[in-house]
Amino acid sequence: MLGGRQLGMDKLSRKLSGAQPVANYSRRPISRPFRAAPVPRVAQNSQDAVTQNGSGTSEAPTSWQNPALKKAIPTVVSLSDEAAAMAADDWSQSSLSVVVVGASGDLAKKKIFPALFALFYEGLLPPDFQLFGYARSKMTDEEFRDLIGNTLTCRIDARSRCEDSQAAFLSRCFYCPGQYDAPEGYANLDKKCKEQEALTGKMVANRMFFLSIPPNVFVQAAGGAADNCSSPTGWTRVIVEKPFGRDSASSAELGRGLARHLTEDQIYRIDHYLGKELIENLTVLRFSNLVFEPLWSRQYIRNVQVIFSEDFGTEGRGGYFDRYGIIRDVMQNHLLQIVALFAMEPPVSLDGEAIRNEKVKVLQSMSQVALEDVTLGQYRGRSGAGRSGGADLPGYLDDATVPKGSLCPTFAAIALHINNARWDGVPFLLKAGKALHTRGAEIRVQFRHVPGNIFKHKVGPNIDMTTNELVIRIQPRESIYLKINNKVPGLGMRLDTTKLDLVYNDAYSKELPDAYERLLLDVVNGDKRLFIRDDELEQAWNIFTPVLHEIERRKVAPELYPYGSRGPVGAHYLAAKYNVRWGDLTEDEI
Ligand SMILES: NC(=O)C1=CN([C@@H]2O[C@H](COP(=O)(O)OP(=O)(O)OC[C@H]3O[C@@H](n4cnc5c(N)ncnc54)[C@H](OP(=O)(O)O)[C@@H]3O)[C@@H](O)[C@H]2O)C=CC1
Ligand SMILES: O=C1O[C@H](COP(=O)(O)O)[C@@H](O)[C@H](O)[C@H]1O
Repeated sequence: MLGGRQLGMDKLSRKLSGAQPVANYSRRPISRPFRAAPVPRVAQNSQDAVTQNGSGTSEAPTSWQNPALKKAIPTVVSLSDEAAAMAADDWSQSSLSVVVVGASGDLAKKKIFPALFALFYEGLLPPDFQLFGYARSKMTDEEFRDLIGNTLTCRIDARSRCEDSQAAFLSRCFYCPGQYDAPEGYANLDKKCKEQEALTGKMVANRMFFLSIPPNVFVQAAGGAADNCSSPTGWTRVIVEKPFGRDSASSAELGRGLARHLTEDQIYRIDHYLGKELIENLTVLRFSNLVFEPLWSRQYIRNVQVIFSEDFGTEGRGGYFDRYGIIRDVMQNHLLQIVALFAMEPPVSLDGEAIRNEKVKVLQSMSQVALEDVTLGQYRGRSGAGRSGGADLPGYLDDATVPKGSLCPTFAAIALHINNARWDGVPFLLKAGKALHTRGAEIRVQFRHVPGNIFKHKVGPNIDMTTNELVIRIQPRESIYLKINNKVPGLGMRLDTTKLDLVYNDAYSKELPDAYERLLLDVVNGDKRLFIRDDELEQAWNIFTPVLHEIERRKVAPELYPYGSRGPVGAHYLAAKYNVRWGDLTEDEI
């Protein structure tokens, strides 16, 4: 077990390897000496000395600027385990090495490096932070810095010195080539980490790994990193990206594979939807406003809709997507997580475990999805319909990476049922699709009719259109609005439907952080509130696995829909079965 094997002490290894601070550590002396590296970071010349970090403090050069510093020999000190645990959480006593495994890849470039830079720029990372890239591609440190440099941008609301911060950030980046299944690669990485960590002069060196690699090498990479490159002095945390398996059995197998090398405390299963601003806000909206929580049940809510749509297809990702399909790609994780946060009972506190306990309970109350509650679709091409002047829009099957005749769904609509006192009889309708007419994600809560409504005769024949609807728009144009009936101003008594709205762009001047920024910061702080626990994952697969298997066994053919459309009509039949009308049919942009 990583950390634990080296230290040979259960409690301490839990603490140092990933758990949040826990009281009552024994005061046994640590069996392995802690290395302190009291080597000051000294400036070689004035140019070196003026590099600025995000918090505006000046920083001395790192060893790539001054190779002589690499020769420093650290001294050895001992700490009690309690002191070590405290030091690991104290940035004045600890350093942080972030290792991106799969550093040459798409996610690393698109999300991870920009997010780490944004945190660095905001001064939210420990002062002694360094970034290591690991992948099979051959690259020098300089080439790696060029690769990262091309991904960094300054925020629109960047205050100042963004370019200086970029240079300071890049000076902390190092690269180590290696195979994902080769212990010697991770041993080299460990050496490289230690060299830089020694230069910080900190007694404790924490390490955070981000496994940004294809799922077939997850376990090998986790094992290689854990067994050969875990921190000997501080905590080691490992972020794992989805997909977490294809079904219950493969997910359990992946879990067992990871558990051979890591404790559950060390594993951070990321679902980046949980890091989105409006999803973070869900608990605030529900539990800190008296006006919402009392309405949050079958008594007042008719149905809940979670809608995800993208206006682009899977072009180039067919190799991955065809093995998973839209239900596994988006529904079983992102949308189900939203439902769990939306529908859970109030947690006893904001503590990560308290929230995840409630999420597990509500997931346990859900029925397994039935095939008759599923509609599948697959987009087909359209000639002359491209955005840039009449180009063709390719169908899913036109992608060279997709197997001929694939039945893989790129669209799905499903109905979920929560069998508990709060939600009995309320359909939760989920809809997700690629290559649709628009890009967006939202939650729509449709309320019941007003009993004995004295304005019934004023609101038109379709009474369903006049019930209140709360819309939480996750992206884009993040906003929350409540559709209400209102008197049209003037003489007489005419009603129309209008909105009470909160548009984030108008209400807040600050640019919203990317989901990965929030989540990476949480890992640094050991906060697991927004990460998926193993029992949560098990429940999530339990809800979807039988129907996924049935779809595959029966070779259910998806209904074709044109690229850029609103998806297959089957979705409307599914909604109609529950007396529901999809809320996104009316254009109510704000
Ligand atoms: N990209 C995205 O937007 C999202 C990605 N994810 C998940 O994040 C992880 C990383 O995604 P992404 O960056 O797109 O992946 P990539 O396909 O870009 O792979 C990442 C790196 O892994 C190495 N690699 C690629 N294929 C293989 C292979 N068959 N065997 C071993 N190594 C391989 C390559 O590095 P090298 O050859 O240098 O070793 C590559 O640069 C995946 O688990 C993905 O499902 C999740 C959400 C969104
Ligand atoms: O995990 C995934 O999410 C993206 C959508 O993320 P967003 O933050 O851009 O909304 C989706 O495109 C991809 O297929 C899926 O793997």
